Amino acid sequence: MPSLEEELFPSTPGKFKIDRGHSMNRQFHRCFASTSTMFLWALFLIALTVSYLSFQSFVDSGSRYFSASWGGIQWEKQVRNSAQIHRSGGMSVLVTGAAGFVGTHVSLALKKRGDGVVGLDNFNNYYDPSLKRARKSLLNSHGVLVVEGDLNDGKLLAKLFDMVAFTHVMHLAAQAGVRYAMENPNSYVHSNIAGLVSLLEVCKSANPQPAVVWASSSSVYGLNDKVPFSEADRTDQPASLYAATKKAGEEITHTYNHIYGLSITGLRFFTVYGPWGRPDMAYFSFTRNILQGKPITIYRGKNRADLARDFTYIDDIVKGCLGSLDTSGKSTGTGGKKKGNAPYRIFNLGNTSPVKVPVLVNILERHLKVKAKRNIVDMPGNGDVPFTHANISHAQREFGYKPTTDLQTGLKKFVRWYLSYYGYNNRKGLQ
Ligand SMILES: O=C(O)[C@H]1O[C@H](OP(=O)(O)OP(=O)(O)OC[C@H]2O[C@@H](n3ccc(=O)[nH]c3=O)[C@H](O)[C@@H]2O)[C@H](O)[C@@H](O)[C@H]1O
Repeated sequence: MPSLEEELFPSTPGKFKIDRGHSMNRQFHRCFASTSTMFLWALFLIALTVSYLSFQSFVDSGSRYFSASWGGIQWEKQVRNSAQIHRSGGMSVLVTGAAGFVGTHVSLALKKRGDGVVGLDNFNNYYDPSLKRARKSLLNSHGVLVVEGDLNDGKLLAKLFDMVAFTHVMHLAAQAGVRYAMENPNSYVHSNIAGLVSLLEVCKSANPQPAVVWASSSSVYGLNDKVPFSEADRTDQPASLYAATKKAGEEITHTYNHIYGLSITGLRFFTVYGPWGRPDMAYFSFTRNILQGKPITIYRGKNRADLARDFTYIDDIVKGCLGSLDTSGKSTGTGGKKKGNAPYRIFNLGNTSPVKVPVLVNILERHLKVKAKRNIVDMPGNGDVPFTHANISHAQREFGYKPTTDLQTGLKKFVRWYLSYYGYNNRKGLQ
């Protein structure tokens, strides 16, 4: 007779002895054998289902980027209308990342002065996509179409270039954010490396080739401690994957300039802020938390030193972008072949006066008329650098770049926008 234990757990390894010669045991063995076969089949089916589901999710994640609906006569008409130039000597510009913070402002500025603008954006959910949709509506109301699609969709890019002879590309689409790179490293490779190459491939084959102006970042200076940061300083010590992908972008664009004659201008933006800004950035999330009575975390550097940034107001950045487009010089290639040397330029676009993060908080408190609940912590090893400070003399010489908005003034404009956009204006005490 099997023990109670054997009856309860007949297939427990080591418990069931097949050489007992007992018919009951043999029956049990057959039963065990068929159970284990069924078990193996079940395992096989589960494995099949799992691989099918992961394949589906792979397809889905791909189509998340490529799900855009584009094409058709009506759509083509909208693209051509948006690209129409309304001033003599004007340009037609493809603005990537047009529903982003800088992209929206640059697109509006170009449109307002009579240039043709077609926007492209993948509307990903790195931060609240409803803000991107609101920016898109703003652009639409000014006659700028934002095509929904991803940089890695080469067919869409080729179609856009087939329809419009873009003179310039203002490439602002990117996976931004220094600290998020530790959470989602692949998104940086997808947008800042693969997406960039996909775009450059189409640019180099276009006839005529456009001039390309694109957003690099002050973060490429990484651990450089020579201040202020000049374009010729070391950029081989990035502190974050974000910085590394931007630095890689500078090298990648250089090869397209060298091999195919594309005119390239890389702009190293220094912590850009302002109305319609990015909710993931400190000034924006601090404002949200202060208004909601929630604490804010302020990072502190080595030896309790405050961190500082060369915060740069969006209108100054827009002037820098337009100045770069206007002076970009032409690409030289045709049919994917270089016909001569084309410009390769890099510019710092900063404010030239760094401000410590706690001082930024003081200014916000004054504008919001609410005290912040400060939680001061040592800077975690998350890719942040202790300070940034731009030397802008190169951009000044080349196109008269001169920032004019200090942090106090710029944050006032941001707060005014924030209160209005999020409906605080009717609430008492926040005017
Ligand atoms: O110039 C750039 O190349 C980059 O600028 C921006 O990065 P950063 O300069 O890091 O801006 P941002 O996040 O606003 O943090 C500002 C300060 O607040 C500190 N900080 C931040 C968050 C927080 O909770 N607490 C805090 O103290 C933080 O330690 C830092 O000292 C862009 O996001 C980035 O996409 C890129 O364009």
